[in-house]
Amino acid sequence: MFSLNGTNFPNDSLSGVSRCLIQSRKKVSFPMVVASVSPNGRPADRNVSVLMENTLKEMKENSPVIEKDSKSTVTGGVGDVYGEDSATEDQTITPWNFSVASGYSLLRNPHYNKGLAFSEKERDSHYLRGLLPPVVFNHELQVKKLMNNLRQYDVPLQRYMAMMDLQERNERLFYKLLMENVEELLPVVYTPTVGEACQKYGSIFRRPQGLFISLKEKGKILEVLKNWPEKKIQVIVVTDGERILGLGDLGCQGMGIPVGKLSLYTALGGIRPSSCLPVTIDVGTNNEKLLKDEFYIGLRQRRARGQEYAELLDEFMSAVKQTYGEKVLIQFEDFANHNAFDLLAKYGTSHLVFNDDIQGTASVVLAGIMAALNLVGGNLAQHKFLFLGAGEAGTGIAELIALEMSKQTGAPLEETRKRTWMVDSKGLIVRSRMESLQHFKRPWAHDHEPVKELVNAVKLIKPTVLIGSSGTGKTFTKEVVQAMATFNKKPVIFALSNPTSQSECTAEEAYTWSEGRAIFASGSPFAPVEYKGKVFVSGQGNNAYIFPGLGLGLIISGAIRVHDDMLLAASEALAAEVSQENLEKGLIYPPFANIRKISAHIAAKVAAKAYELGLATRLPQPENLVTYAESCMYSPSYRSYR
Ligand SMILES: O=C([O-])CC(=O)C(=O)O
Ligand SMILES: [Mg+2]
Repeated sequence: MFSLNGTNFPNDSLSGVSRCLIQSRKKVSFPMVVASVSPNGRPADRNVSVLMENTLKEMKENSPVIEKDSKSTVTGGVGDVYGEDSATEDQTITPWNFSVASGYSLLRNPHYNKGLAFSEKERDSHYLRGLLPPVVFNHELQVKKLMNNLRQYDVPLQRYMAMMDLQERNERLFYKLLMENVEELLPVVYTPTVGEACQKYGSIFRRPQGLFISLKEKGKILEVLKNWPEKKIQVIVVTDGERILGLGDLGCQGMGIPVGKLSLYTALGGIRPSSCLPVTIDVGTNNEKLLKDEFYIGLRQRRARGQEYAELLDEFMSAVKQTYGEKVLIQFEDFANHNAFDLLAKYGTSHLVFNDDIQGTASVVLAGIMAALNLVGGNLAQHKFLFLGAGEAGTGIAELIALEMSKQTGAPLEETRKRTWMVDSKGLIVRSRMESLQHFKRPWAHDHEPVKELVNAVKLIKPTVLIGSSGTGKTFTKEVVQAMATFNKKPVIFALSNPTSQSECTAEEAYTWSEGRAIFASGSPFAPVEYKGKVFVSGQGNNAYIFPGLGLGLIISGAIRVHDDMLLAASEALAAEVSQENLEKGLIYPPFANIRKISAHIAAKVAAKAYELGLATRLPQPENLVTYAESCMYSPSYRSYR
């Protein structure tokens, strides 16, 4: 290991060294080391470390001093010591850097490859001559070309595969494309298409993405983490694949979800791709179809439960903390109810953990409700909520609503919870069912006679807000929506289950059955609907609005724990981004096109809360948290090498 400007470079994996300079538009240039790594990671050339050291010595002596004016000073993201991914567009400097390869290997390194965008000069100095056709494209033309290509695919899964190939080929192009076409491409890399991709993951599997930790790795998880090429991890999204969206147990094929969520962390929240780690814990699957599928990629056994499961998870959680420290954010995603609540409770006090399905969904729905109040009137405590589905999303949302209500009115939680009713697969959750209820449902068992059907519960409870979080599609029938519309001038309806096939109703159904009066949002996107000559645009009440900004806020403040007040802060920040113009169209969420700005605002509010609660470790607190959050966001602009 040797050190340069405070960064440690391993010298045991270098097989050759070439130098290049990174050029800024301001003509401040820095030497950069581009070193190639041999396929087996061992030095191919015994003289390499000597050469490396000499080169570095020479570079140290010759390197210019960074100008100190505010424009050229590298701001840097958190942990991005040299500002490599800084969002500051007016400087394209990548100072001291350690990367891999030149020539052919450079073209195959997705972090550094620019494809046809390598300049003539770069082609000369990086041994790329002849490896590329003569034309030089700029980044914009590459984006245009790829969008043209993508639009020619009729099958959504083909688009997904094309996007994954691009991510594996040219990371900066992938993110530029996604960021600039977020509304069009979100349904490709995320819900609904990612659901289908997970279902067919074995068949479409080409290159592994993320880290697979199965029961086979028990006792070796620390070593497995060391196999991952990046060392400075800031966010992990982990699933055990037991409840992938509303599609059920997809076992190891759930990997598509952590991969997709993390690409949104980068595209929507500006977290550097190199600091994101997708993980799938494979303890088997109870999906008989997959167990019989010859192309299934996971462990061919039924799910481990109880102690065996708990031990593997515990080893993982300890190994992560030991490897990446106290401040790595671990997002639990798509675990089944019976594990999700327990894991969150167990690790919430020792790790920086967050369950997206419980907490992220809660925060996004509360934001939507806050925005909807501008349309329907009244304050939160004057509304009545009925849920179909009392799992992670349902009870998570209900609890956050009760918490916010309690903050607003000063009433105790036990009281504010009474504004919410829940229907599960056995009917309305009432006190007489208490004994047989799972613990997370119990706070929602109120005094009422038993009611079996949702439609009857709607008629009897008369909620102002109806929320579907059951993972089961087509459950908001015409009768249910019409009932909502009989006693509400503007019924608020959320059909949150994903992907689209599991949505409780479609946007079209919500608007037509309510005669154009519903305020509607769904977990997966729906196209605008025309009803009686008016166009209705529905919002996407998906946790993708929240987790990228929340994660950014936690990272920039160096938070060590997630607190419910941070979720409330995130909801308020998101609701504040809904404009009058959005509301006039019936939209209770701002357009995703503005998501980077929204994420910066959410991050700032979350970070401010972390400082207020004494949970932040990055001191002193930056003066303007929005500006600071923005300055920490990854930019996919190409850097120039020379
Ligand atoms: O992934 C999504 O679209 C939202 C989510 O967390 C889920 O449905 O489990
Ligand atoms: Mg989820």
